[in-house]
Amino acid sequence: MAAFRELGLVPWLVEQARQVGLSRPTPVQAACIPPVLQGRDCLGCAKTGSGKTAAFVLPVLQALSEDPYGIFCLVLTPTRELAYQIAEQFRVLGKPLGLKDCVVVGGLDMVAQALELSRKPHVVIATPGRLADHLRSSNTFSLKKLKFLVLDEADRLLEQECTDFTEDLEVILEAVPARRQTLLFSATLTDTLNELKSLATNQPFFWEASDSEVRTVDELDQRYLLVPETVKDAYLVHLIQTFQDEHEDWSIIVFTKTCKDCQVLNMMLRKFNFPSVALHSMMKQRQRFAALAKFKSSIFRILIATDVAARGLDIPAVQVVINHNTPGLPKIYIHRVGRTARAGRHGIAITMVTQYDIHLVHAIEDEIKLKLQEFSVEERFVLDILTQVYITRRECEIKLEGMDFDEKKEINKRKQMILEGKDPDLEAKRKAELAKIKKKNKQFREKIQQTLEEKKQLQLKKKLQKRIERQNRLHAKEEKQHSLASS
Ligand SMILES: Nc1ncnc2c1ncn2[C@@H]1O[C@H](COP(=O)(O)OP(=O)(O)OP(=O)(O)O)[C@@H](O)[C@H]1O
Repeated sequence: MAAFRELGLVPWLVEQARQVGLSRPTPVQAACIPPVLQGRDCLGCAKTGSGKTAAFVLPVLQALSEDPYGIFCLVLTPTRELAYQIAEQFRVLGKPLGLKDCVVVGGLDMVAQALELSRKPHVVIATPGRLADHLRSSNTFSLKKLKFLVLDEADRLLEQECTDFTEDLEVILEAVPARRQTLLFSATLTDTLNELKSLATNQPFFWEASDSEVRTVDELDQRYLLVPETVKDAYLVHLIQTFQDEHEDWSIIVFTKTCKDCQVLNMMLRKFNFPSVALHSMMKQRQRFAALAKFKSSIFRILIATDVAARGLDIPAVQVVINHNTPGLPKIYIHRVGRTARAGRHGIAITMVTQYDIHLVHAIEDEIKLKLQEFSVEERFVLDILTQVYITRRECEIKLEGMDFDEKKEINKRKQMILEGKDPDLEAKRKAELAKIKKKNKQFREKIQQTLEEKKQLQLKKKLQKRIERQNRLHAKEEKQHSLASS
């Protein structure tokens, strides 16, 4: 493998990379840095933890050092935590340049961000929603001269999942110049490749690791644990207890399906005295950062998180990922389990699978081109704690209900609507009207059903009546014949 110097990077940058532990380029860096330095657009698809961030940070810094101005580069990323992580890489590698960066993410003061943007930072790292808000509401900064547009986790930015970035991306793409270098990276680019190619048209260079068919890293031990839905939590407690007992230095991420699950599980694990913190989108941004900081510094060794932590987060100490639910999409599975076994380290991922999720496991196995192995557990230990875990979870659920978690969710939904430019009251009215129409339709259907039923009953009654009359007539005839015969 070529050294960084041979890829065309200048000596000060090679030295800076070496100082932060990047001595030899990883394959994605070796493949992508030279064409980016030559001015070409780049689509880089490489496994989780393979060093994609430095594959764009290093050439951007080199280009910046040759012609420094602000705003030179815009990096878009789907989550706030990831934005800060990328900013940190720019900061450490760009230190000799006196790099000025600005992180623009939701949940934090917009005025302070606007002020920072107006000071022309060299690099802006943003989540699309908040940056688009700034572009819509202020003219104190311009992206018209930028040289680089980077989309990290590019496929996620184009997907229309629960957080749909398309409208915000449109606003941003209108604000950046057509003449630019576009760099797109992710571990899962393939199914959005055509859309991505329309963004990168400047002699685009596509690179995908070809070392093996398997989509996850070799150092990752991937297991499944077949469990009945109702006793998942007891298995979880048992797994965590086992790792705690058997390892000195351990960190675990547990992924959950919903924010509420995440919150309840964290409360429950705390009751069992496990050092855990939660991370989900219903927490205030400052709490989110604080939770992540505590986990990163190993003050808390367990992170219970929703998919907000599934992509990009780079925490080397994570040895175990537990999927408390089987991810519905193989792509989400790939990113979740990729939080461990990073940069050549070993890790294990255990996915809890109920009888209803087996098809999901098959879809995951088809996608990653690997069969998951069963993780065996001594069930008698789980049985011992079953009741206690069940009661503790129930207590936590009751406590959470008392904290109006669902109500807060409703308030957050309203806030989100306002941010999306929708009027929550109007939306509620629309919903109520829709419900009214649905109710009316239902009533109408029920009425028709009832009328049909009544008609049927009437016909039946008539039939019965006729039958009785016929029987009566027969009976009378018989009696008449009988009396005639006896007289
Ligand atoms: N050349 C290198 N030598 C040694 N370590 C490296 C090198 N490049 C990157 N790393 C380290 O590898 C880890 C993973 O890198 P990075 O976060 O960029 O991965 P990624 O490919 O973006 O992963 P994901 O798909 O999960 O976002 C980081 O801790 C980083 O410091």
